[in-house]
Amino acid sequence: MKTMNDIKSATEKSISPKKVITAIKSETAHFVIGLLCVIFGVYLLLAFSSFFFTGGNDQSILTHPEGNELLETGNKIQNYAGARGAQLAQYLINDCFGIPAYFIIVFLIVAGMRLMKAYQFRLQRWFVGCTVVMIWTSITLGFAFDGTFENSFIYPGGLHGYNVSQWICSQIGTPGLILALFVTAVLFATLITRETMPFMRKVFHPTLRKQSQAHSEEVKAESDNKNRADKKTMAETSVQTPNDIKVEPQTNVSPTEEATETFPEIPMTMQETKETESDVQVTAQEYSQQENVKEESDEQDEPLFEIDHTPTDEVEDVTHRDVTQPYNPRLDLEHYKFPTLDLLNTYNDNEPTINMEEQNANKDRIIRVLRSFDIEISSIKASVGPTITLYEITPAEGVRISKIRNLEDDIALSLSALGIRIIAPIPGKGTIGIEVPNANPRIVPMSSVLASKKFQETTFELPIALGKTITNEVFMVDLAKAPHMLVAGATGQGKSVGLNAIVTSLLYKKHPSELKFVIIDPKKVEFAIYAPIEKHFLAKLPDGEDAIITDVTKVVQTLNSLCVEMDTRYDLLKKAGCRNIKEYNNKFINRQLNPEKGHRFMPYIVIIIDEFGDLIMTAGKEVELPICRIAQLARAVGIHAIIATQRPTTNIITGTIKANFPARVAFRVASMMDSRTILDRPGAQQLIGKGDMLYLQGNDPVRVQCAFVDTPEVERIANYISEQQGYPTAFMLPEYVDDSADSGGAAEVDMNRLDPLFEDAARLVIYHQQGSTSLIQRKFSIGYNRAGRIMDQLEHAGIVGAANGSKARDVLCMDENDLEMRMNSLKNE
Ligand SMILES: Nc1ncnc2c1ncn2[C@@H]1O[C@H](COP(=O)(O)OP(=O)(O)OP(=O)(O)O)[C@@H](O)[C@H]1O
Repeated sequence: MKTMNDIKSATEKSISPKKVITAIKSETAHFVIGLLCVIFGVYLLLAFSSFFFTGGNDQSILTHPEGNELLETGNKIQNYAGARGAQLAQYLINDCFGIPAYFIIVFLIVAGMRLMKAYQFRLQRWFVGCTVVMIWTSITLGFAFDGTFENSFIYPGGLHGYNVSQWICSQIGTPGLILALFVTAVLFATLITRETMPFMRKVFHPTLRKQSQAHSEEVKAESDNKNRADKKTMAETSVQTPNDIKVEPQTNVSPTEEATETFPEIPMTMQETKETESDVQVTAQEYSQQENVKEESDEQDEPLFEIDHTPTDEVEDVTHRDVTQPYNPRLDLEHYKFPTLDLLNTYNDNEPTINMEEQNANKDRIIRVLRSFDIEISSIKASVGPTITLYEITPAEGVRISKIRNLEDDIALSLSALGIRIIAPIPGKGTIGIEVPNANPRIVPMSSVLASKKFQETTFELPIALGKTITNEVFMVDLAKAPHMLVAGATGQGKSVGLNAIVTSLLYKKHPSELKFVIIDPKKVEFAIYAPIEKHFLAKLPDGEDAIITDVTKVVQTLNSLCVEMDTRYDLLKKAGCRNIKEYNNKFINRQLNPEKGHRFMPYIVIIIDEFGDLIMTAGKEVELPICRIAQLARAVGIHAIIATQRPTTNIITGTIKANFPARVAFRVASMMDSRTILDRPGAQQLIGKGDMLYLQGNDPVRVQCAFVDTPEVERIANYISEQQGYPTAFMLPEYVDDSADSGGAAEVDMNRLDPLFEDAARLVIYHQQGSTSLIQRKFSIGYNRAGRIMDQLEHAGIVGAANGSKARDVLCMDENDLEMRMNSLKNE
């Protein structure tokens, strides 16, 4: 007979054995230390409590022991915790903090529980909280009981409390001390709970208190009524519930004009939201209890509690946290430090230096060539970029731009330098641009773009600093808006450096909780440098060995799995009534979405596919179809694709791909045809290589010198990140099972090949009395398809009822005995 622990362990199956062994090593140590803390805490509790009864007797022995009396077996110490316990109690209570020394015990037990992973307390908060309260109470008691100090064997505030209160009194007098104690108490309460401010307002303004009470009752009554009515459907209407409740108080509140004027509404609303949220939780519990009411067993609550609250790894369970505070996605890795700029190379010749000789020579040549075509110019202006100079020419009156446009190729030929590009006219201006490569091109270091104010202060969701424009401005794009990017260029022209610049920009701006990369690298070498950041920034298939995907079959599986993830995200967005990931995450952060109902904070996912051409050649449609699906739909759910190829041919960059990848980056290509394939226009064949690129989004391409980031720099960044605490595993993509290779459909359920998780899933739905596929999916970290198949098998076995639209299925099995009987009959069939 399996137990609840089996169900717990099932959720952890996705962790590989090697990792489990390493995890257990440190986990065991934590557990033992935690246990010792708890035991020591209990021992102190015994010693302290006994001290109140036996302290008087023990005190004289402790202060004047006869020789080694305390070490002897026959000492007269009466404390239940023996001589050492009596000493500890005497020291911590009387010599230190008085009765508030009990907070030491509280902290020991809390720390022990946290180390044992029994509860996910936030230790720092508890430490500060216990220390502050202990010191404050000690001083208060020391002050309040200073009269009884001489006459009792217990010093309620301890020597600390007595001495400190006496000293403060001597400095600022008794009223000063009372005020100081009051102020510190209010300050502390304000810091730890938001309710202090509205509470204090109510203290100062009694009218508001009455209104607020009446209002709370009203809201509670409303909420109770609603919950009673919704009880049956609650499991599937999670998203509506918090929303509905959040709106209701506003429509029901009818504060007097005076109150509305005197107090801002925000604190009121916050308080109301919190009340209703806790109502939701109570009702959810009530719901499962009432479903189990036939069993009339209180014990049934325990397994329910155990399943829900078992953290599968070091990552804290969001449901455990203080729901009055906004959810902080960064909390799991709250000490994560973003890579620093000193990890990047700096180059001395950063500042542009203008070679006047070169500029004048170029100017003369341009004027001469144009004259030879009978084109007079009225002015010429040069903008010197890192690798290219743009000469902006204003034609003399009467010269038609169309004439110049027609002569474009001839002029380029006459200037005959490599990399000349003529822009006639410059969009939005009546001028002509001629781009001429500099004799001494300068590198644009990655450090210079990342250190720029523009990048540092950007508000882009997924900022990518690609390099610098011809006018030396940092060129940035928001991948979230792009939303998918095609990078192409002949071999050796800077594509890999460009992709590294993209990844580096994102690593400098995003926390591991906010972004995951799926890296597909058929060449197997280019992206291996990112392997160390697997547990921070990479996503992979549950059974994937390496997070950097190099094998074509795995590529197909991964892309399909991303489609499943995309569909799941769409479902969640729909349930939450949100249009895009940003709105959804904001709602989740503000705790308007219930994690118990499958909602979760969604990191952005950036898919990077290098050598896309090779993939299409080997896997064709199998790769193209999911890519196009993702490219068509995934923008709203925060999944963005960047595909790179050195073969910009039409059989690789097909019409569908082009239609769905609006942002295009072209490095130098071999022919005008290639340029047309990527950008729908010529130009990329005239680039000079080494990171010289055209970026197209919309109408006109922008010439950019790509920022240069070298492999050792990327290695340093990856190491810097990997040395910090990460998640236990890479971000797990949903499992993808090829439906075409599978029977599928409830009618064809094969009960002879029950899913290995069948029994555990049965137990899960029975405990929750809720036949929900997403519950199974979530608890066992499996894909939606597999969870759906398990649900079909459960239906076939008569454990759950038939599908019920969007609502959870009815659970037909009442308890474990019932399930056991059904399992036996299944085995005998
Ligand atoms: N932005 C840049 N600034 C300066 N030099 C660059 C830049 N990008 C690339 N280079 C130079 O060009 C070389 C080739 O670049 P990279 O490896 O990115 O080419 P690639 O197009 O990815 O080639 P392949 O397709 O063979 O991988 C680099 O080693 C570097 O010397």
